[in-house]
Amino acid sequence: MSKTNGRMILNLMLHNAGSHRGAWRHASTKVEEIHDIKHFQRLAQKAEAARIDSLFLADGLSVEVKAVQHGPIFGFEPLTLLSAIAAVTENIGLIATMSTSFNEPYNVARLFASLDHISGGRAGWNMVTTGVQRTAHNFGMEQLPSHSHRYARAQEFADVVLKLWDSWEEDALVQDKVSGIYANANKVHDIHHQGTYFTVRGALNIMRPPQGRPILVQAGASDEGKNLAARYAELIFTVQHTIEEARLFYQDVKARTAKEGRSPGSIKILPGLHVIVGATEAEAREKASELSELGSIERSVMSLSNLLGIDFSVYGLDDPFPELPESTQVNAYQTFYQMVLNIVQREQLTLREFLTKHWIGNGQLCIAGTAEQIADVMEEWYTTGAADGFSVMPQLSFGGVEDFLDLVVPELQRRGLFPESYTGRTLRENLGL
Ligand SMILES: Cc1cc2nc3c(=O)[nH]c(=O)nc-3n(C[C@H](O)[C@H](O)[C@H](O)COP(=O)(O)O)c2cc1C
Repeated sequence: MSKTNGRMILNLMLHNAGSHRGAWRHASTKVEEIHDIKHFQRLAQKAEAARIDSLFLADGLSVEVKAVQHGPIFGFEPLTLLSAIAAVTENIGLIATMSTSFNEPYNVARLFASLDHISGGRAGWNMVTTGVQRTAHNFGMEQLPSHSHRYARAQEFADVVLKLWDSWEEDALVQDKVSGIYANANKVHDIHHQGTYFTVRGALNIMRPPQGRPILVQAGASDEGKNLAARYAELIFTVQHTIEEARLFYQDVKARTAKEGRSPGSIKILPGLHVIVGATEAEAREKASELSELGSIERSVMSLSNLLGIDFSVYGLDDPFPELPESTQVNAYQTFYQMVLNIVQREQLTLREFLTKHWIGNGQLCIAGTAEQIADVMEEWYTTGAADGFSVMPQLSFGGVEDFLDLVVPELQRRGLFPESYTGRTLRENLGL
């Protein structure tokens, strides 16, 4: 192992039925249970038994009505769901996505401070800027604010949230029945923030979170996204299609982090990894091909259109992939846009070929194989400067999560890449941050 900073981080994405869009139709999926809190609690407990670092919930604040026929959408609000999971777990980290474009920092600081208290110091906030135009219509806006506006707001948003968490000093809570002093008013401070986007007087209305600051997570790899990460993030959920691209991204973000005056080790980079595990390679391939029969190509076109901000339904599925402009002109997800651009510049594909070959996991790394084969890829990415760990997305929740936990995690442990027990009390301690 060439890494000296210890061990890999494993962040498990929770999905209703699985990360594959056809997973809800698979024979193993108990579709009547995918919105049952017990389903999520069971997965969380299994993940904790396998010593996974954290659970992660993505989120969206709008729904495309014509997409609902093709499968489950985001369901429960992430902090609500993670609070219910916190009640039945003790060690595993709990990371929720919450948008900086459609919330207020005071609410967000309070929500994550609450989850941190409820879970005994296990909360993390994935601060996303949101790139879907439709979302603006749910918040009284005609247009999604521009990419640069959203990122400028996100910077100030994060700044205010941090100030609010810090507004209670560590020893502000006294709770002395004899003197009658509950909290020391000299140690709780109004923040008097006055900026471009926010004016916030307050101290926070809840005492300092157990972690001090819940873990900050970022997803979005445009120039502005990387700068936001370099300044604030401790984990990055990123989408990388090849090891070469992942290494470049890794070096770039670590260098930007150092430029911000932070240690490069203080930011951990976790590429998304979609997995299907089989006892044999043939079995894994068989499952992958079953799933690909169950996915809907119309749904894939919708997801590509949403993430790139371009309507692909007007193009023929068997025509060559349409010409794309430069990614910096895109107001949607520049990360996904750039990745698609890289793929279609490398390979001559029709839209249908692109969608079936590369869009299963929205262009993220996908592996169907045995535990050893999957661990080989993870080890290579981890030991050669492409990743500090992974955001793992089993393509099937029913059975598929267990396969990863029961087969791949022990293989990583055998190789000394992943620890066997939690050593810290909080997520921050367990991550070594
Ligand atoms: C891997 C990944 C996961 C993301 N997850 C979410 C999410 O769950 N919810 C959301 O609103 N935005 C999500 N985003 C969007 C980003 O926060 C950001 O708004 C978007 O990618 C545009 O920024 P970019 O141009 O830097 O990519 C995600 C982005 C990436 C790359």
